[in-house]
Amino acid sequence: MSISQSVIVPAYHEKLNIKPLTTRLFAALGNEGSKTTELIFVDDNSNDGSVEEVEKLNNNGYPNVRIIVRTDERGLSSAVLKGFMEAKGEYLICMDADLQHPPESVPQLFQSLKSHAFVLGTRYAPGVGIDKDWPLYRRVISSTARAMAKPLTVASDPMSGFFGLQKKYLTMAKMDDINKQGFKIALELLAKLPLPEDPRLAIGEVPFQFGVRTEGESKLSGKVIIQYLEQLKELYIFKFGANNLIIFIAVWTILCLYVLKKFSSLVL
Ligand SMILES: Nc1nc2c(ncn2[C@@H]2O[C@H](COP(=O)(O)OP(=O)(O)O[C@H]3O[C@H](CO)[C@@H](O)[C@H](O)[C@@H]3O)[C@@H](O)[C@H]2O)c(=O)[nH]1
Ligand SMILES: [Mg+2]
Repeated sequence: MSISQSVIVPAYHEKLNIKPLTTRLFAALGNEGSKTTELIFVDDNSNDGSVEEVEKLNNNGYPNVRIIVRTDERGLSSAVLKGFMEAKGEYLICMDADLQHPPESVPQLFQSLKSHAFVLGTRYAPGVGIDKDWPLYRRVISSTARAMAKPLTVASDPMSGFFGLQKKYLTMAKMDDINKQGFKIALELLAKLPLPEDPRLAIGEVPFQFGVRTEGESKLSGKVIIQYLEQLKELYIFKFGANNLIIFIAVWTILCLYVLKKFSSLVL
């Protein structure tokens, strides 16, 4: 059976998460889904035994898993784009390696992709949310980043790294226009891809419970935050025009003050 669905996982020093992610994902896909779905890890030369781990899985009943090792580039967003370009499937899902995104939700995302150009796993919907053990400082960073992206997309959780799209929309985009820096590739694609104007066809949202990492460490750094601010500036200019940088700064300031006010009312 030919591959119609691809799951792309950016991975850096994630050896311990490779096996549980693979076994849980293919269990969730079931017999039929497992034959038509490939799983691609895009690793940036971690040299931690991830390649051997994938080989072991190949020899133990998981032929549709592979790993791409990059030696010439580093970074989450560019790794995701590399995986998308190499994918054989028409339906593409991106998820983290560290199991903060439940593999059990992947079939639902694929299902939603059959009727939407883009699908987003969202933590902001009734009945779902973020694990209580996710640190407070990460919640503040995430809420601030989300508020700053509000004018750019109608999606409820553009900070999510759990998302997918139909490949044809990627091939319609001008790849040179896509910012490959940083972590926020979903926001970048939501803002720049030529998605259908009809919102019922453009974005599907699938609620999911955001977990905490149990193996390995987060790679979020000060540099990634700076890259996000640069990306935001570029996206505001892309959407509202170069002459509106002042508006960008004003909106940015208002949103920061709003989030700070909300935050202080929570803790004070
Ligand atoms: N290939 C590659 N993968 C990377 C790199 N940096 C991070 N990754 C991979 O990208 C995934 C997310 O990285 P984490 O380090 O776990 O990020 P996080 O801080 O938990 O942030 C996540 O949560 C955010 C939502 O709050 C998401 O926005 C973000 O995309 C990411 O999913 C993991 O699978 C990690 O191995 C890199 O330089 N290269
Ligand atoms: Mg993580």
